[in-house]
Amino acid sequence: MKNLSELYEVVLNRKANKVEGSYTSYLFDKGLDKILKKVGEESAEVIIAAKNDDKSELIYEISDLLYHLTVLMVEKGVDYKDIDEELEKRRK
Ligand SMILES: N=c1c2ncn([C@@H]3O[C@H](COP(=O)(O)OP(=O)(O)OP(=O)(O)O)[C@@H](O)[C@H]3O)c2ncn1[C@@H]1O[C@H](COP(=O)(O)O)[C@@H](O)[C@H]1O
Repeated sequence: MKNLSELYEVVLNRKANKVEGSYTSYLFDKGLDKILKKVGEESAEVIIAAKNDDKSELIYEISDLLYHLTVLMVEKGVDYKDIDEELEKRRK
């Protein structure tokens, strides 16, 4: 997805160059445990939104989760090409 690839590049840049006032820089400063905590929290919020049957809330929470997953991917050196390749292998 184009937006996710572009988001990945911005997040990668934040990892390489700390930016004052950047939430992404703040997450990288805090480190892996903080990033994992956010992924856990945002996952729970996706579940709650899905149960509430509010599509716009669900879209908002999925976007939050995808952003935090992207931060995790950059932190761990995984990129969207890796994910594309894995999904491609699963295609029937
Ligand atoms: N997509 C996002 C995005 N989604 C969510 N968030 C931030 O994620 C945070 C989640 O909110 P929470 O209430 O859960 O967390 P909090 O209370 O603010 O802080 P903590 O719990 O983490 O201490 C908010 O501050 C949101 O602004 C994001 N921050 C940045 N981006 C993208 O990242 C790019 C770079 O942003 P900066 O790093 O801030 O420059 C931006 O241009 C956006 O494209």
